[in-house]
This record gives sequence, C-alpha cells and structure tokens, in this order.
Amino acid sequence: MGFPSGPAGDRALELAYDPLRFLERARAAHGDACGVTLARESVVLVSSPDLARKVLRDENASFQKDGTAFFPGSSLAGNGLLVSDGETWARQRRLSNPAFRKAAVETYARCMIDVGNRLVSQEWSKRGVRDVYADFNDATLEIVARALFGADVVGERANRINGAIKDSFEFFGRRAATGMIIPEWAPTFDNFRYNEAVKRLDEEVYGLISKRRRDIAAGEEKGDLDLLDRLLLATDEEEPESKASGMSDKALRDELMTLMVAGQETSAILLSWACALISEQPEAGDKIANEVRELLQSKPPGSNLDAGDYSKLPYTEACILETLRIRPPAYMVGRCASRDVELRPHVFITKGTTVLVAPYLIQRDPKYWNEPTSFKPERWLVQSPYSDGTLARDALKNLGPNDAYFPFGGGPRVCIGTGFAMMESVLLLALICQACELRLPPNSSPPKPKALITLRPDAISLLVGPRPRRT
Ligand code: HEM
Repeated sequence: MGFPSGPAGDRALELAYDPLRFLERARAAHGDACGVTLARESVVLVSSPDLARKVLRDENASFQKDGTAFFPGSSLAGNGLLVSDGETWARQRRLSNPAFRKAAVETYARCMIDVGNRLVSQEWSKRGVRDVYADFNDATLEIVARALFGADVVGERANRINGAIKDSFEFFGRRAATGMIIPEWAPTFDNFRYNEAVKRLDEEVYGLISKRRRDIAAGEEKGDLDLLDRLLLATDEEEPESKASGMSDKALRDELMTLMVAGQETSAILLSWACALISEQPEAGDKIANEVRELLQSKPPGSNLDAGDYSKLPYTEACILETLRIRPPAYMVGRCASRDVELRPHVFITKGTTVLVAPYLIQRDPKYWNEPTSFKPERWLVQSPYSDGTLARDALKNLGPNDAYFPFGGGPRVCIGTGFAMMESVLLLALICQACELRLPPNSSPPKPKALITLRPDAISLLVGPRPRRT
C-alpha cells in the first residue's frame, strides 16, 4: 500500500502554466490514479470512471470539501452548499432541494426566455463581431438575479446588485489567473475593492431578506415564487414538527450568494462554448433552427418558446450535452480525504490528501467515446442501452453512460442547479439559433479553452448576424 506513483518534484508551475496539458500528460505517464505534489500539497489525480464513482458516490463519506487544495472558499459564498460539509450541508441541501424541482425551475424559465429574446432582438440583431462570452456573462447574471429575487431586482437596485457581483467575479477571475491564493483579509488594493463589493451586496441581500420576511408576516400573496421565496418558506421535513424551522438570515444569505457564484459563470461558459462549436459546424445551427421552426409551427401563430418546450428540442439538448462533454466548465472536481481510504488495491489515499477528479479526461477517453474530441451531437440521439429512450435521456443519471459523463458532478453533491442550467442553456441556444447565424470571423482560428477554476475562455469573438429568412 502507498501513495500512487506520479511525476517527481513539485509540479505546481506546470499545472498553472497549462492545466489541461498537465492532466493529459499525467494520465498518459502514470495512469488513472496519479500521485503528485502541487504547491507542497499531496494530490491524487483521478481519471477513470471506476475511481471517480468511488470518490464521488460509493465512498463519498470518506471525502469532504473542507481542506481541498485549489478550491478556495470566499467571503462572498460564505458557508453555502458549495463548501459546507456534514450535517450543516445535509440540512441546507434538504431545505434547498424543493426550490430546484422541475415545477419550480419551470417558473424561472420566463426570465430565461425574456433575456434570450432581448439578446437576439437587440444586441445581436445587427451583423457584426461580438465577444459572446461577455454577452453571456451579462445574460446569465441577469437570469440568476431575476430567478433569485424576482421583480425586486429592477432599476437602480438591479444596477447596484449586478455591479457588485461583477466586481466580485472580476476579482475571482484575477485571483485564479495569478495561480496564487492571497487571503481575502490581506491589505491589498484588490482585496479592498472586493471586500467593498461584498459589503454592498450584503446590504442589498439582507435588505431583501428582511423585506420578504415582513411581506410574509403581513400575509401578502404572490403569484410566481422566486428562489428567495422558496428558500424562505422551506422547512426541514426531517425535523420534528414542533421544531421544524427554516434558514437563518445568515444561512439564507450564504445560499443566495452561493447560487449566484455557482450558477452564473458556469452557464455563461457553457453557452459560449456551445456557440463557438456551432460556429465551426454551421449545419448544427441550421438543424437547431429547423427544430425550433417545426415546434413553433405546431403552436398557434405568433407563439414563442416556453418552459414546456425544453423537452421538445432533442437536437438542441444534444448540442448542449455534447458541449458539456468536450468542454465541461467544471473540468475538475475536488475533494479532501477525511480518513484513510483504499480506493482499490494499491490505490491508497491518506487522510488530508486532495483528490482531483477530472471529468475533462474521462469524458474524452477513447475507451468510452468514439471520436472523443469531435463535436457530434447525434451521438446523444441513439437508442440508450439503459432505457427505452435516447442516450440523452440517461445522460445525466448517476455518473452518465459507463460512469463516463458527469459534467454536473455525481453522488450526493451533484449540482443542485442541473435542471436550471439545462433549461437555461437549451432555451437560450434554441432562441439564438432560431434568430441568428454564428460564424468564426474571417481569418480567425477557433477559440481555445483556458483552464483556471473553470474551463473558461478569455473571450470568444464570433461573427453574429440575423439568420436569413426562408422563402
Ligand atoms: C453549466 C452550468 C453548470 C455546471 C457545469 C455546474 C457544475 C457543477 C458541478 C460539477 C458541481 C459539483 C461540484 C463538486 O462535486 O465538488 C456543482 C455543484 C453545485 N452547483 Fe452547479 N453547475 C452549473 C450550474 C449551476 C446553476 C445554474 C446553479 C444554481 C442556480 C448551480 C448551483 C450549484 C450548487 C449550489 C452546487 C453545490 C451542491 C452541493 O454540494 O450540494 N450550478 N455544479
């Protein structure tokens, strides 16, 4: 028994310089469990379905978030779902789950469609080159803010909230790009600006929480509930009725901020890569446009897409699933061993070791995927070996086909926003391809991923313009 073998010496610089290449080389040279020292941390890189399943699902009780290297917490997200552990996490997850059930997510679809329609009818209505990553960052921020706070986030308040979130996210981007984690309390100018932004957000969010508590106490009726309403009204079914209580203001604040952090950038990255891949294969965009046209023809004239259409756009959904396969925004998922654990004979992980599971490698492994680096949405439309439906229907169950597809993670800590993200990205991509054509600008090469905490691009410049009308 021992620490898995791997490259000698501290490899932090190599990882920081080109994480994707580093992951590929480590697996090629040392196999699916590669032990390596990174910035003086003992780390095991895991890149096979059976080991990923053990870490994320079967042996999940032996792993935790606390102590995981390279996944820093932040005062913005506090002790929300992304970073908490144990009973604190379990209770918060139970309280939050109902706000992400299918029926709840369908009520947030209205703002997804509004934002998508505005993007194509305004910003993207004239032919020209646009940084689609910047546009999607704005769009997904507006969507998540409106899903969280509904009609309370308009006008000046929307500007204040969105401005403070953007300032904080830019800080995270700069922090990740340096490859060094400077503590948030250190007296640097960047930290000062970030902490100011968090303070502004706290004022707004605590203000919204107490207003809602007052509205509820006054018995005010509401139509569609937003995420804040649902989290405020949630009580823990596992607690005895006499004690059943909801979240404190601090817990609510931490979850709201966590949802913004976890739900905004990942979705912007996914949509940006989907558009970039479609610009390289314009026939995929044409197929989406046809799929949307046929769907709308089955509705009364003048109808637009709605939440219920999500499940009627199989090709569009396949394009999103395929983008998540070759460009997973969360390309590595981290855990820290909370006790000694033997993952399989001779793969021994000692307490305190960070394990980095790499969906990026597994989802491109030729053992499980034909033509693994090609964008082939059709692969999701074949008959599933697991059920009566297509492979797409089973894509997001457990760890996916052959345990080799888990862009939203797996096991108990699977992304709570999976349904939200799928609804958002399928509806937006459908609206975009219905109205617009996407092409690479002349003389440019396809954008390359840049791996930081997420697999984000620097910018994705595409030639965007109205789709010619069919006669
Ligand atoms: C394309 C979009 C998204 C991707 C690729 C993604 C990916 C992931 C992954 C891989 C995890 C698991 C992390 C781990 O195991 O350590 C996760 C967790 C999480 N995600 Fe997402 N996510 C996306 C969108 C969203 C959205 C839209 C929301 C909310 C509105 C959200 C909220 C969360 C939260 C709260 C967690 C922590 C869950 C827990 O530990 O209980 N995500 N996400």
